[in-house]
Amino acid sequence: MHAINAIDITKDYGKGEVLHGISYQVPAGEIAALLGPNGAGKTTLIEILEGHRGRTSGRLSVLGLDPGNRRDFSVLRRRMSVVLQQTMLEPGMSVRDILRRHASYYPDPLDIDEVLEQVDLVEKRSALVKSLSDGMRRRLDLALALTGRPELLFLDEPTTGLDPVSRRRIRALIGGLRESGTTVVLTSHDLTEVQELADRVDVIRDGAILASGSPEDLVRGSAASTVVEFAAPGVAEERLPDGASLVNGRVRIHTDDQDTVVREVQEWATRERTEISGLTIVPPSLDDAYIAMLETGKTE
Ligand SMILES: Nc1ncnc2c1ncn2[C@@H]1O[C@H](COP(=O)(O)OP(=O)(O)OP(=O)(O)O)[C@@H](O)[C@H]1O
Repeated sequence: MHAINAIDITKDYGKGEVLHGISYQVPAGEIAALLGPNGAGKTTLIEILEGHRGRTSGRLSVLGLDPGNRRDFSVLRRRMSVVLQQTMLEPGMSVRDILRRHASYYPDPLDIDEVLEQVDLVEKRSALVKSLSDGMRRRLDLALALTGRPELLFLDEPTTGLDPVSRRRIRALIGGLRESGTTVVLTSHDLTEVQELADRVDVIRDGAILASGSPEDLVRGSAASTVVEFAAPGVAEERLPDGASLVNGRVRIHTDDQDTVVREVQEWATRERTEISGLTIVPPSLDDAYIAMLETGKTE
């Protein structure tokens, strides 16, 4: 079952198409990340999926409903949540009161104490919104989004600007949503976060999907390479193995075949009577794959 099934979506704001027939699916219960450079069309697509923007053409089903239809949209608003990077909350209200008021909008809200526990804000239940740190505010935004037990959650850059501890907490919370069967659509420029959280990734460029798959698939299919590095003190640049370069005093080789390279490096070291140490093999990350993908315009 797809939580989102978009087929051939186009959007023209009046000056030419900015989405060129995008087909985009998210299976129910998965965490999906949407990536792409500035101006690629992510916000436009997400707003169309959320029902906050109309499409020019194409078919769209979100939780079995059409967000472009007014009646469906009013039902969907109760079944999904959107967490933007910045939200307006009354600074003089307490965390508890704001959650209590929000819960009253839903027929079957989560228990407020349960939500506070989930976002680790129990101790701040009586605190005023204006006294919260950015990280706590972000967790309160999430708490509000979770209160109505959404089946679908849109998260825009959920951890940008947070300290490492808050970031880890929020990531754990998002990852934990999988257990409750919530479908999550995430936009983030933090590809470590995407690699950690997302079941599937879609990359948009120039209003079209450039690549789709699991983070592992995208890394595997990309032109990004593994980096083999080691120290070989005193070695002259002209004596380096084929394809190697010296970077910050270490020998670096990019390869798709690490086993062969490691064997060749050992043979080279014996031949050159050079001692090598600190050998590291770093596989490409989603970050590397994404950059390679945008540079070459394709995944292979
Ligand atoms: N309200 C609007 N009216 C006219 N054109 C728009 C509007 N919103 C976006 N666009 C255009 O649509 C294209 C896609 O923009 P969009 O904001 O969807 O990209 P994005 O991938 O979300 O970018 P970013 O990462 O910078 O937020 C851009 O060319 C942009 O100028």
